[in-house]
Amino acid sequence: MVSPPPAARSAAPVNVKGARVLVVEARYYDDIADELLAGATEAIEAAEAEGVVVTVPGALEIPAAIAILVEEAARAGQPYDAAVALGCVIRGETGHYDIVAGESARALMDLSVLGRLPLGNGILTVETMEQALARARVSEMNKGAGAAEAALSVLALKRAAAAAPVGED
Ligand SMILES: Nc1c(NC[C@H](O)[C@H](O)[C@H](O)CO)[nH]c(=O)[nH]c1=O
Ligand SMILES: CC(=O)[C@@H](O)COP(=O)(O)O
Repeated sequence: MVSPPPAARSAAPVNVKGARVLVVEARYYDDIADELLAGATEAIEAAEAEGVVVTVPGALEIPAAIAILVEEAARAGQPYDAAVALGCVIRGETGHYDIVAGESARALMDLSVLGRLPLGNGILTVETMEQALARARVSEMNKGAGAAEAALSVLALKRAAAAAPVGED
């Protein structure tokens, strides 16, 4: 079995102190957004990283916002080290749910992999508001924190790999 590098095993993000983290939240449901943002913000602060929060109307706008803002920050010499997407998609009467949920997830995955960008996807895709609240609430599943911690963990792995490229003793 191939073990991941030490940083990848760490439950708590390591060596991400001072990282700049872009948080793009979709405020389609304000109460849900409040909880997701609170959880993500707490996790970023606990890692002694810096969060920059930007708001868009819906989940479909999140990937483009991240792509635009990450590129502009790099051009300005203040690059983001990681990104977190926060939102909530609740199924309605039509197939639009599949578009919003699927396309936002697909675009975020492409941004992360193709851009080598540590990115946590905290866009809830649920059937009911009750399911959304249980997953968003900091006091319950706290998925906003989970998304931030996931992004920071990949950033820690990226930084560890850059410091000691895989295969070097
Ligand atoms: N139904 C939900 C949406 N729909 C809006 C889209 O995200 C987008 O803003 C619109 O299609 C204009 O481009 N967005 C959510 O975040 N959550 C939903 O449940
Ligand atoms: C996820 C959605 O886009 C959904 O809220 C829209 O509702 P509907 O499918 O009833 O138009």
